[in-house]
Amino acid sequence: MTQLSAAQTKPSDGKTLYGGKGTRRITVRDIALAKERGEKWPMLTAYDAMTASVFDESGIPVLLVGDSAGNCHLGYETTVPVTLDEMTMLSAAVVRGTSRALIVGDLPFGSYQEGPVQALRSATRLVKEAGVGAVKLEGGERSHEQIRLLVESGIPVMAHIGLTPQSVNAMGYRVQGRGEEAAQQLLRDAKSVQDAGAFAVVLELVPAELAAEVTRVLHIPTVGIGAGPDTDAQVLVWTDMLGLTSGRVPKFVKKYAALREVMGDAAKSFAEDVVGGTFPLDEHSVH
Ligand SMILES: Nc1nc(=O)c2c([nH]1)NC[C@@H]1CN(c3ccc(C(=O)N[C@@H](CCC(=O)O)C(=O)O)cc3)CN21
Ligand SMILES: CC(C)C(=O)C(=O)O
Ligand SMILES: [Mg+2]
Repeated sequence: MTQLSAAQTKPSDGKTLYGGKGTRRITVRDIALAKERGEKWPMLTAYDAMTASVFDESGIPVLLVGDSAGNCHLGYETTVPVTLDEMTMLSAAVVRGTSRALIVGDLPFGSYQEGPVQALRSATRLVKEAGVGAVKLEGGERSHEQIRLLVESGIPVMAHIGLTPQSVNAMGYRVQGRGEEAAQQLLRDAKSVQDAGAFAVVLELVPAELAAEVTRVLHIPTVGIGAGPDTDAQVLVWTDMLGLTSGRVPKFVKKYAALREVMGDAAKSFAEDVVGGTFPLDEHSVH
């Protein structure tokens, strides 16, 4: 289908993914229609109910309970140690904190690599115990059968190709799809997940020109992270984009706030008030 600009096709009833007035839960069907309209959309990660409620009230249509919770929420070095129990608990909290966003639960390392049956058992926990509307898993051709069984079983799947952080011990954190051979492999991976029935695909750390080509070739939406401006959607890790992550953040991150400084300054003000005896005042006391 030819891509039309959002301005040309934006429905007058405001049913756009971002800025839409609807309050019902967004579905994968809504996501598919956005690509037909040529509408770009934002996705953020969330790991807890409170943060998720802020993003939901801000109109972010899709929230990913990413296994980046490993390094951004749970204090691990990487996403590799994250368990399905942990993802289930965090996903349930994000579902409870939201009413409009589609919640996508990331399947952690080791919960789907054994094969389609293991993937279905794991995804079913996220759907039944946490209430997610979709799951995400890493891998293109190598995850084709897993995606196919989940989709056949009624669980929408977001795929994730390019840099797949659960494979950090094998591939490191390097740009993927550079050079003709790697670009052809990425295109095969993209088509493979689409053929398996994925409703969207994350493209992580791939050259912008290649991400644009994948976006043109596929009929399902692409969600870029470090993949240039031409993907259908963009995702960032929330602690990175709000300036809360400690230490290094990837260079594709844009920092929209400085929460680390805001929170640190507030903690110091509280401490100084307590030490100096200026908190609590009478107005904060009961008599
Ligand atoms: N805080 C955080 N942000 C993320 O975006 C993120 C996570 N954690 N954890 C899970 C994965 C891992 N991701 C990563 C991790 C490292 C790089 C990285 O080091 N990138 C280099 C570029 C490498 C290259 O040029 O080849 C960089 O400097 O950005 C990128 C994405 C993305 N995801
Ligand atoms: C970076 C996104 C796509 C992710 O998989 C995560 O946050 O775990
Ligand atoms: Mg992830």
